[in-house]
Amino acid sequence: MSFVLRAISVHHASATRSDSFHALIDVNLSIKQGEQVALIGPSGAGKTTLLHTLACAHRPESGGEFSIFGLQPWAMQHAERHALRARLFLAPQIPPLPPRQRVVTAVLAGCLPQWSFWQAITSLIKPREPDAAYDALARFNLQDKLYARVDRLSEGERQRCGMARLLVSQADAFLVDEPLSALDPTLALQTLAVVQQEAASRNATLVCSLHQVELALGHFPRIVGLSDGRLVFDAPRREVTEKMLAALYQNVKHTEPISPEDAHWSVPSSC
Ligand SMILES: Nc1ncnc2c1ncn2[C@@H]1O[C@H](COP(=O)(O)OP(=O)(O)OP(=O)(O)O)[C@@H](O)[C@H]1O
Repeated sequence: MSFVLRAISVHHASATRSDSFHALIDVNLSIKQGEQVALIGPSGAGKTTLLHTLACAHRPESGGEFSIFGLQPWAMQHAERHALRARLFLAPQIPPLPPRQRVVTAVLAGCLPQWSFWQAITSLIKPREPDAAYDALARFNLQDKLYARVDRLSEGERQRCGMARLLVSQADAFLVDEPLSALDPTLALQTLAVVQQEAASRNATLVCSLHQVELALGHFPRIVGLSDGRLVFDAPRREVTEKMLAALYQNVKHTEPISPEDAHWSVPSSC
C-alpha cells in the first residue's frame, strides 16, 4: 500500500474560524502502489489539506492510523521522515518557482532529494543535468523555454514547468494539486496524459485534485469525493452518478458517506 489512513483528522494550526474547526475529519482511505486517484469536491472541501497530509506536510491529530509505504511517518525520527518525503512529490497548485530563476534550474529542483548539498549548490551556478530538464520540458512542448526566466513564463507555462519538475524527480508517489487550473482544454488533456503516463511507466501512485469533474471521470479509474473535510464517497468512476456529484457540489453538510446504492445509476456520457 502507498497510503493507509484510518480515522485521520487534521486541524490547521493557524485556523481562525474556531479552535474546533478541522480541515479533515475522520478520513479513511487506502491507496495501492500505482493506483491513480482523482480527488474532487467543492472549494474548501479539504483536497489540498489531504494532499499535504499524504505528503507529510501536515501532521494528523493523534488517534488515527497513518502509514506511507508501510511506514509510520510521524513515529519516525526527523531524518527518516525527510528521507521518506523524498519518495513523495507534492506539486502545489501554484508551483513555488523563484521568479528570477532560469527554467532549467527550476525544473532540476525536482532532483534535489537525490542530490547532495554541494551538488545542489553547484547546480544553481551551472545546471547539472540540463538534458534531463530539456527532455522533461519537451514532453510539455516547453523545451524552447529551457533558459528563459521563470517570471517571463505565462501562468500555464509555469504550471507545466512545475509538472516537468515532477518528471525529473524519482518519486514513488505524485501528489498533484489542481495541475490544470491555468491550462486551456487541449493543453489540460495533454498535460494530464503526460503525468498519467509517467506515473504508469514507473508504477508511481498518482493522487490528483481536480475541479474539472469531467476530466476526473474520464481519465481516473477511482474517484474520491470530499466535502467539508469528510470523505463523502470513494468509488470506481463508473459507479459515480450524477446524483452523487450533485450532492457533493450542493455544499450540504455530509455526515454519512454517499454510496452508489443511494443514487440512481447514470454514468456521465464522457466515460
Ligand atoms: N493554513 C491554513 N490555516 C487555516 N485554515 C486553513 C489553512 N489551509 C486551509 N485551511 C482551511 O481548511 C479548509 C480546507 O482547505 P483546502 O485548501 O484543503 O480545501 P480545497 O478543497 O483544496 O479547496 P480549493 O478547491 O478551493 O483549493 C478550508 O476551510 C480552508 O479555509
